[in-house]
Amino acid sequence: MARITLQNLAHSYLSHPRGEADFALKQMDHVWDDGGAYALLGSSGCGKTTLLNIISGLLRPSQGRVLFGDRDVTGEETAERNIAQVFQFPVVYDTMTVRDNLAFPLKNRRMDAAYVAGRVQHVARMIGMEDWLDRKAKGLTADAKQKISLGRGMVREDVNAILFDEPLTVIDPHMKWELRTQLKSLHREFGHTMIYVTHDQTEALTFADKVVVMYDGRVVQMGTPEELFEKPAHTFVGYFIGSPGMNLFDARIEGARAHLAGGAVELGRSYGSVAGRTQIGIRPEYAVLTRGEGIPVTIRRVEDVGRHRLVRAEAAGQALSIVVPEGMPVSADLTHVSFAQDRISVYADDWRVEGSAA
Ligand SMILES: Nc1ncnc2c1ncn2[C@@H]1O[C@H](COP(=O)(O)OP(=O)(O)OP(=O)(O)O)[C@@H](O)[C@H]1O
Repeated sequence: MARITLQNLAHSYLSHPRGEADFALKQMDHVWDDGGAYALLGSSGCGKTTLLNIISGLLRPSQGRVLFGDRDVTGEETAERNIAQVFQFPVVYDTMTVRDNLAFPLKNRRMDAAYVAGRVQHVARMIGMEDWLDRKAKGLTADAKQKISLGRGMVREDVNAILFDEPLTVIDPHMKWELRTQLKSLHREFGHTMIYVTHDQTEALTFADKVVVMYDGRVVQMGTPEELFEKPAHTFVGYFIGSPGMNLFDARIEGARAHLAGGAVELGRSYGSVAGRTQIGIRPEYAVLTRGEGIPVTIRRVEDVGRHRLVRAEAAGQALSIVVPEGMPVSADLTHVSFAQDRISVYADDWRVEGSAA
């Protein structure tokens, strides 16, 4: 296992990039802990695969270095990096049994037969395929084959890292939850450094200790699921994480007050004068319908989404969502919306600004 350092890293697919816009991966510096479970999360085209390919050695970065522990691996081929990879689609040998598929990476390294047998048994138990070990892989469902791929990715104890590239794409929706949970416990048990690429926030948040949110070739925030929810560092994180995402309002910030089209909102903290495009962000969970406190709101519709209801409304000339707890009636006298002061984020040109005690 290894700590992974990305030093002054950037990548352009063009041979003569002219400016930042030509870089699929903008310059970044990060250290990812040994034994950490990381998810690379972001929408299509934001650079997740590019970054993963640089870490795995499939792609040589146009700038900067990749270190595993203290070793500079930037110029090393994938095979030299001692990593395991699980891809979007299963890679299994159809003519081999499940047992031989799982044992393959260990036999390849001429591990002791007793060790191989024990390890295969252990991994088979973890992926729920103990009873399938003597079956040929041919004819198994895509789910089962992908489980074998996951198991094979995890069978070696001595890898520097395990890289997963959208590994649950082919898995049936009801199996996804089970496999995600299994992966999490495999991480807890084996302690490998794991990097998991996905565009699905549920996958990222359930799997990772640290979620690395990417947007337009940049890491915009690296944090625990809680940090991403409570303090989104960038408006994209606010919008992308959460269901629905954060409400954002254009606002003029003056000291500890935000002026919106519908009225003023007290922020509880002071921001001086903030330059650029300024916005405030509030999660639907922290907006409350009131009978006069806050800014005027027009309720458009109420959606029942199981444990709570979701009110779609309009305030300050913009659409907003409000989570209404179970049991609270949404009556016509709820004319205003107020925001929990300590949950409001202030953004300047999309980046979160920290206030000071007002
Ligand atoms: N081989 C390539 N040559 C040129 N441009 C590329 C190449 N691969 C990716 N890109 C571009 O680099 C950017 C980042 O792509 P990348 O595949 O890393 O994103 P991603 O987040 O993994 O997206 P997805 O989830 O769709 O796979 C995109 O603009 C893409 O068009």
